[in-house]
Amino acid sequence: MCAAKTTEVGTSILTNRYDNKGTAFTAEERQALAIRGRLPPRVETLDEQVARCLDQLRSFDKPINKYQFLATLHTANTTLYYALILASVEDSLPIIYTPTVGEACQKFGNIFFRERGMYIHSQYKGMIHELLEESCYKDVDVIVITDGSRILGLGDLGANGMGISIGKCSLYVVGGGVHPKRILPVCLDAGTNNESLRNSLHYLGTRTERLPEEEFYGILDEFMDAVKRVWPGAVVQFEDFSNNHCFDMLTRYQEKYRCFNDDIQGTGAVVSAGFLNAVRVTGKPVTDHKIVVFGAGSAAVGVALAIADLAVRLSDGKITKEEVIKTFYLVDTKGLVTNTRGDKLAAHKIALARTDIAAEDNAKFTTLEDVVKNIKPTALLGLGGVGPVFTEDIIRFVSSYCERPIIFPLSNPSSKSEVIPSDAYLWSNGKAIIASGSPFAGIEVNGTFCKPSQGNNMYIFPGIGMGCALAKPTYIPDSVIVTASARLYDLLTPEMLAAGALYPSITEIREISSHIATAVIMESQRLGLTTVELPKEYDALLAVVKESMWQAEYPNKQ
Ligand SMILES: O=C([O-])CC(=O)C(=O)O
Ligand SMILES: [Mg+2]
Repeated sequence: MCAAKTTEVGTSILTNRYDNKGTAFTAEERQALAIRGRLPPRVETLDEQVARCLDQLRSFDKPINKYQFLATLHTANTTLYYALILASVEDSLPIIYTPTVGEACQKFGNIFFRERGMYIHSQYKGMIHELLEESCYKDVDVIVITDGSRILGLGDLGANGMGISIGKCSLYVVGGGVHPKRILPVCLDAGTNNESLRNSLHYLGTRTERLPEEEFYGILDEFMDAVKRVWPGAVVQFEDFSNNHCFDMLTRYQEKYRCFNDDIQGTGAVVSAGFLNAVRVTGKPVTDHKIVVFGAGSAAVGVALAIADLAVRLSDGKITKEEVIKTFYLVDTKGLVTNTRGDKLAAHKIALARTDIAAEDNAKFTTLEDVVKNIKPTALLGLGGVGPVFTEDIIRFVSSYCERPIIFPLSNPSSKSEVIPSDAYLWSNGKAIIASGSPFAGIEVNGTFCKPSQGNNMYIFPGIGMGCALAKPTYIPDSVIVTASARLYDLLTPEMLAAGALYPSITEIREISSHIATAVIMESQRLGLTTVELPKEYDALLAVVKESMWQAEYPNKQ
């Protein structure tokens, strides 16, 4: 190769995030690539690079600066980024994911410096197929798409929502072992109704109001169709779409494409597994519980229906979905959701509306406090995204008549949590059984250390995506999601449950995801939906799944 050509190759490798090894290029590689003078003299192993970068990461005080450091690393040396995260899961997930990813989305324009995904917007109408074809992404397995209309509990963040697609895609690699080149974060920039964002100096999205329905679906239809043609093996994860679209989108696309909604189905699958394990701790069957669900959006309704589906599945048909649904008391901004309240309920709330409240009694249930006082629930699920509504009064009241109240403050990020778990442990005198959406510290109460589990959809979506990427089912029916949830439920051993956990440790995320993926594939095989031949027996399939997981290692030779 002539010298100029070699220098070109060397430069392109150094600037290619996927191929770059930085200081890990050996002397021979540096010579062959003509990059000898372009790196510091010391040659490091990947482990040494990880140790150095971990020290750098820890030198930042503010989580947002840690996020910026990791984002830089991601775009400079992707292998090192993932090796670092895998070596420090408990430290780094709260940075690249909830809660810090929420702040990163809010400040996206201020901290943006390099692209990490694709943007689709209305100017590209009619050209989306071309746009995907011309991208650097070749064999995509997993796409996470958001329109930023409801990012975590932070509301409409427009094109800043790209941060959440990036975070979820990173977890596909960390948790699901999907190859970093085969994930694709996408932002559907459909405008934003957040006026202050539209007017802010550094906002990088289109500065228009959200698209009317027809245009919104026009562009999304085109995107889904283009994905199927350009990357027929890909699974599409819908993330943080607002309530006015997310349910309809699922109806529109679920059977036509390989896709799922992480907030309705992923959160539902994870929370139902943890919740039904919490129910085991209470010693009472789920049908004896009274479950107040605060919030009535995608995650809230998804969770309630998923609990019902999983409870039916685990009971082998001994209980019915209707019996479980009767245990729910859904609370929205107007109070208890009932069919006698006198307003027109959004379609997704109807299945959960109480039918046993006389019209004149609705006045007794207009706030969360009223509902709790009058219903005396044994479980509180928080999915409202509005912050600390499970007050000291409420927690003390519930703990006064309930032996082991189940308290799940599930809204993200931490600032939107319905209660700080350590407070809930104190106010309940250590009786509460808690899982939160974001990670929180534990606390000692009466000599026992109480630590909340993290009931976050990251326990499920990497496994679902991974399983679908391998077996390529034509679509993802609900029963595949319930199977994934049942598998997560079973992964909690009696010892873990006795130690107070509702989920296995998140440090085991790869192991967990490999089991979820295996269960997803087996159910898809049972339904005759898979298009790739894979073993039919659990252990053999699990071995294939594990074998296919990408490891954060440099290739031997460049
Ligand atoms: O991203 C998370 O941590 C969980 C989630 O999907 C949400 O809160 O919308
Ligand atoms: Mg979400």
